[in-house]
Amino acid sequence: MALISLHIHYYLQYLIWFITVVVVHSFIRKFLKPAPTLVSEPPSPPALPFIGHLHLVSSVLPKSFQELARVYGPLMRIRLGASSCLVVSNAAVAKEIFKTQELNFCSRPEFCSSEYFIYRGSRFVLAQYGDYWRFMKKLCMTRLLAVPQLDKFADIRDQEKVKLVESVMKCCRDGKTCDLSSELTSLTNNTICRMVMSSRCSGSDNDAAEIKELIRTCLKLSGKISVGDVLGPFKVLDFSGNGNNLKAALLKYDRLVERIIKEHQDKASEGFDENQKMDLLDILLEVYRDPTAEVKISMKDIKSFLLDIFMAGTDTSSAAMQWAMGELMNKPKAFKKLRDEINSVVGPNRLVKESDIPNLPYLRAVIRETLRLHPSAPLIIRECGEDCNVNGFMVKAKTRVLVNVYAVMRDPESWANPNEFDPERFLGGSDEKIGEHQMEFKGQNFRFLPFGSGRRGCPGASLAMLVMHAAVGCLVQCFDWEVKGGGKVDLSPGPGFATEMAHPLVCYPTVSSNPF
Ligand code: HEM
Repeated sequence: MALISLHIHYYLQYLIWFITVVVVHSFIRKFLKPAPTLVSEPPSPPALPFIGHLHLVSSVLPKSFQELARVYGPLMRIRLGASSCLVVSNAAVAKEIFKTQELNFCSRPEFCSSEYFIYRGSRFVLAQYGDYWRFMKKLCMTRLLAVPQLDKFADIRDQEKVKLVESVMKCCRDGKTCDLSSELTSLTNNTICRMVMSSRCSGSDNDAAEIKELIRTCLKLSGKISVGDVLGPFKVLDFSGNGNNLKAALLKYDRLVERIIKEHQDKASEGFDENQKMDLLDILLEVYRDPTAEVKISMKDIKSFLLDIFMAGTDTSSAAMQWAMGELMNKPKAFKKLRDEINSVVGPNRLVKESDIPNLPYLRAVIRETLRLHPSAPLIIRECGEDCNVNGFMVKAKTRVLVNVYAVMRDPESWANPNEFDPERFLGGSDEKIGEHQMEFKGQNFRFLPFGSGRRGCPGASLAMLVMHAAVGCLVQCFDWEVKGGGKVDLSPGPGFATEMAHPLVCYPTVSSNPF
């Protein structure tokens, strides 16, 4: 009996020890193990092996991302084949990227197409945030694209605008259709060519036309090659041959620019007289020769910078003007309101001038509303510098971030009737007015971001705004427009990263007023 009670005693003692160990162990596990990571990665749609989310997106990427964001939120992870990124889709998260954590998101990632760029390492648009980028950006903002330099070339912009109106008048006289896509790309290309390298003054009238063709080719091919990012390591195989074609176009550009640089150097060696205007290339060459410059730029840097200005500046402004005209043609009330404003401010005897812009509030509202609905660069690309936390989620260094400004500027949380073309929302009496200060289009209001924001924001915004207001103003002032085949303009967006129109804007103009 005594033996049995001893066994029970040992058994109970063992049980107590066992329970104590289990309780202490679970206590230690609960309170002493490292705290679980409170931040997880941003949400993501279910992915398929290899292709990731490719099956969920259409060819119009900004629109597809906008639709996915309705389900997965304003910060989501997307993987297209081997290429992955985060997509930002509302103003609050855009503000975190562009302002609160600006310095951590000030670089851009390289693309597949970079491998074929003969100026790799010199590209300003894709440069990492560092000394070279800072130096060039300062040069842009204080000299190359600063207001005093833009003022010096007001006459060039005026002449190119007159050429545009004359060319459309010729279509009217000949009873021909007018391809506004082509007319407006010629306007932006000629304007930039003349401001950058005085192309018409160099003795060879074909330079601007040749550059226009080369830039078109480079834009088209680099867009196609960037799609190759989805192939991961297989992209080097260049199945389509686009990579080699891009290289060939760039080499052609290189030879052309080399000659123009030589002409500029010869001109500089004779010295500039007081009245002579320095174009952008003259200024770059002056910086190149300056032994005291903070950063020594090379000839490769100059050629690459000019290419970036052409690639970033021509099709963007031209596409936005086409959208403005397309929207106005489909909205006769808005068209008439703008025509009436121009007639009362400018009158019938001269064309709209850049100096009229401050007196044409409806014109300004039309351009802003166009950029809201149809941003020329709808997916702004940045790269994360160091691991961080965005909107409560973990973001790793080197992650690509696409700010989908197309979605931000059509977000129903920020805009009433977001898909409607309604310039009135930018006028004085509107509740939605977002400020008349110039900064409004330079991205200090995070629901209106057509030119990006902060240090990395578009340095060509002021130039683009001058060109677009004057040209659209003249096209409305002087012509009535009808769509080829009658009916309405097809406002479907085209495929890819940019939002160009799916179809070229070809229409029949008739002269309504001739101020010449
Ligand atoms: C309607 C016309 C235009 C639109 C909508 C537009 C839009 C943009 C956007 C969204 C960015 C990226 C900004 C960011 O990352 O925050 C950008 C960058 C840039 N744009 Fe524009 N742009 C236009 C016209 C121009 C023009 C006319 C030029 C030059 C003449 C230009 C030169 C550049 C350059 C060089 C960059 C790169 C800046 C950098 O990486 O620091 N753009 N643009």
